[in-house]
Amino acid sequence: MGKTSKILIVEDEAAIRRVLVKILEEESSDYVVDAAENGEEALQKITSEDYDLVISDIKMPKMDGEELLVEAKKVKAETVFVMISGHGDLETAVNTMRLGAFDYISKPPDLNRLLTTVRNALDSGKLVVENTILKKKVNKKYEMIGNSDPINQIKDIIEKVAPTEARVLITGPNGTGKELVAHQIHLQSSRSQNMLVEVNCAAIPSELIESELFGHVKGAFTSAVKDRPGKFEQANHGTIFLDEIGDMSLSAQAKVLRALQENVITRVGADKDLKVDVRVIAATNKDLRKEIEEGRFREDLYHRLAVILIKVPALNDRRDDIPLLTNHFLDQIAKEQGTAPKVFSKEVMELLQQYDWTGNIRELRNVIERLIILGGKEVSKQDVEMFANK
Ligand SMILES: Nc1ncnc2c1ncn2[C@@H]1O[C@H](COP(=O)(O)OP(=O)(O)OP(=O)(O)O)[C@@H](O)[C@H]1O
Repeated sequence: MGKTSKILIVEDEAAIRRVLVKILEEESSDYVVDAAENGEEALQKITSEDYDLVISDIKMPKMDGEELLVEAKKVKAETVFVMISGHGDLETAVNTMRLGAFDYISKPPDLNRLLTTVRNALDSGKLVVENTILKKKVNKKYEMIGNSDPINQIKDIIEKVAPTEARVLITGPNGTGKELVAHQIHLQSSRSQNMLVEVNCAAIPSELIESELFGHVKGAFTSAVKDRPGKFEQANHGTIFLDEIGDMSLSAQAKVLRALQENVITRVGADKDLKVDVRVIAATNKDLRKEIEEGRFREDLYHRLAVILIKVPALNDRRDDIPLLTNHFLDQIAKEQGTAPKVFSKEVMELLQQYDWTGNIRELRNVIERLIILGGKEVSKQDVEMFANK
């Protein structure tokens, strides 16, 4: 036996209602079927219980099926609806699909069609739920902990800039959370349904970066044995995150500049341009102004990238966040190790807050991990002094 599915039938005609309930109950012992006589009653049921599927007539007294759909989506957006349309309301049925119904069937319902639609609708619902869970997990991974003024300012800018198409340049020392900022901008944008493609520009040899970013065609160079799309193409309709952009070669910079100016790219070795719709977010720990002065970074590219500039401060400049981050990492590490989270004493917390961090949050996490693994049962001041100094 599989997992049970809760189905609600909404139908004002008692005979049809009874038949539908009976058909579904007989079809599978996994179907738990409930019924309502009109939209109002159904809405109450949907509000107080979770249904995997609602099968609703369109024409009904009090609240009709279309209104029920709209109201139910307000309380439980993930509820899957299949509409039943009678003579003369086919147009409404089509419209309900625009309002979020999964499908509709005509009256009198054909048995096979009804059962197939129910199965498909239930499957689609499972996918939606799985996606929501996955999304929540991803969102949690990129959650930005902190309540200090500088972090709140950054969260504020992210909220404002994310829904726009503006390019963003994120600067700050290593391990301060630049990657998190980039993910948050993507997740809070209308592109979040599509990919965020990350490229670490420092990790790719300069002779390969062009092919990595823009792809290549077969035969473009010795190892190009077949056509391959680049990161810009993969990110189409989504976001590309160019990390460590300060380390990109001047020749690659020129190509990126063209992609930004004209929204077109060319695969290495191809004679055709490709149109791409990609939002660019870049990050660097370098002082790009200085790089420009020294001729290592193109000023025109800088201005194209830094429409919005987000400076992420070092940990030492937002010490108020250290206790929050510490507790966050204590929980995270405990989850990874499958143990109960350790609690640090007030004294240890204060020591961690005063410690001279390089600015790197990764370093804070490592120190906490060391303290959990190597520190005594009760982590002491001596433990901190010993394990914080690598
Ligand atoms: N505000 C924060 N809340 C929770 N975790 C954070 C925060 N900032 C950074 N981290 C964690 O610290 C680590 C380093 O962050 P991240 O990779 O975003 O930094 P970065 O500035 O992009 O680093 P690099 O310059 O080395 O690429 C990651 O594991 C990240 O999850």
